[in-house]
Amino acid sequence: FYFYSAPENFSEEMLRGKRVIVTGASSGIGEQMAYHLARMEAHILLTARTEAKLQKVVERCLELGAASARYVSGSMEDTTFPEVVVKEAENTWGGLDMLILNHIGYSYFNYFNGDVGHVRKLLEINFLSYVAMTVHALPMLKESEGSIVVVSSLAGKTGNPFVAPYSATKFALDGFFSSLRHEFIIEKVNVSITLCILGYINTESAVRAVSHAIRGTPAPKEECALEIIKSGALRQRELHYPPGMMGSLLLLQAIAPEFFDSLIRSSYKVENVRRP
Ligand SMILES: NC(=O)C1=CN([C@@H]2O[C@H](COP(=O)(O)OP(=O)(O)OC[C@H]3O[C@@H](n4cnc5c(N)ncnc54)[C@H](OP(=O)(O)O)[C@@H]3O)[C@@H](O)[C@H]2O)C=CC1
Ligand SMILES: C[C@H](CCC(=O)NCCS(=O)(=O)O)[C@H]1CC[C@H]2[C@@H]3C(=O)C[C@@H]4C[C@H](O)CC[C@]4(C)[C@H]3CC[C@]12C
Repeated sequence: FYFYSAPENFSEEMLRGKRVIVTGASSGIGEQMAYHLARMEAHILLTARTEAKLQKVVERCLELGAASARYVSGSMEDTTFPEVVVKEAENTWGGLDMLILNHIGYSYFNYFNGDVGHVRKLLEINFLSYVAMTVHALPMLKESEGSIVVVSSLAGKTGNPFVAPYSATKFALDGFFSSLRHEFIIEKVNVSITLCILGYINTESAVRAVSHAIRGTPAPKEECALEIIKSGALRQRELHYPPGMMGSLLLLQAIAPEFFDSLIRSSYKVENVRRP
């Protein structure tokens, strides 16, 4: 509780005038983060693949009071794209205060189908592009003593059925960024790394993918987005959202792993998941 609880000293002014990149910002949690940042009067650079959606999000951000808002569209499957996004920030602002890595590529919610190509592609989008974005942004973040926020999942801390490729990419994020955090501390690099461990959130794509097979109600994406921004601004090590159950669940996993696994399985309506 001591390590993971958030100090309650967040103020929206912390983001005023800050230069922030948000990936996966055309929908879901990323879109909501863009709107919060706009209300907080940050400078925002958004990215995703769908230009028409990004245009609308940028328009709304400007209405909400963003200091500035722009987008770059492209796919994180393209290995050259992370550098393009970071260069856009460098050319526009000459610096960067916060990098929010949030996008994910499409994956199925079902029994693992043996498609290694899909796992490889998902690793490129959900993991390697996060590493590449970080590498390109690091000089600017060191200069500003800024923050990296990595959006992950409960499925990046615990095994779950039906999400094997997705879960692998989220575990990889924890390994990479937790290791990097050590190195920053050893080398006195004052760039914070926040890993966000999220449970089920009510975004369109998540609800579409799993509502038939998961017991329990998803948490609201608006509040989730705000908690992610707060945790980054407060330079927290990890965010666990929704609060409450999550901390004790992870403790139970360490103490009684088999029992924990059976609890995980019981949260699924497995009869509603049919092999395609
Ligand atoms: N919703 C949930 O229940 C949970 C979500 N999370 C995490 O939260 C984050 C956001 O999830 P959520 O808002 O639900 O997801 P959404 O599906 O709503 O958003 C995904 C975003 O990623 C973009 N995207 C998809 N493919 C690519 C690609 N190849 N290159 C670049 N961008 C891409 C999408 O835009 P476009 O299609 O235009 O490219 C979209 O903006 C993810 O990291 C997810 O793992 C974690 C736990 C639970
Ligand atoms: C299967 C979902 C991924 C849907 C997807 O592909 N989105 C991108 C669409 S796009 O390419 O068109 O933009 C999974 C996304 C979030 C997962 C959920 C999650 O991470 C929280 C829970 C973690 C738990 O351990 C397993 C169940 C989860 C609800 C999990 C379920 C699968 C996702 C919805």
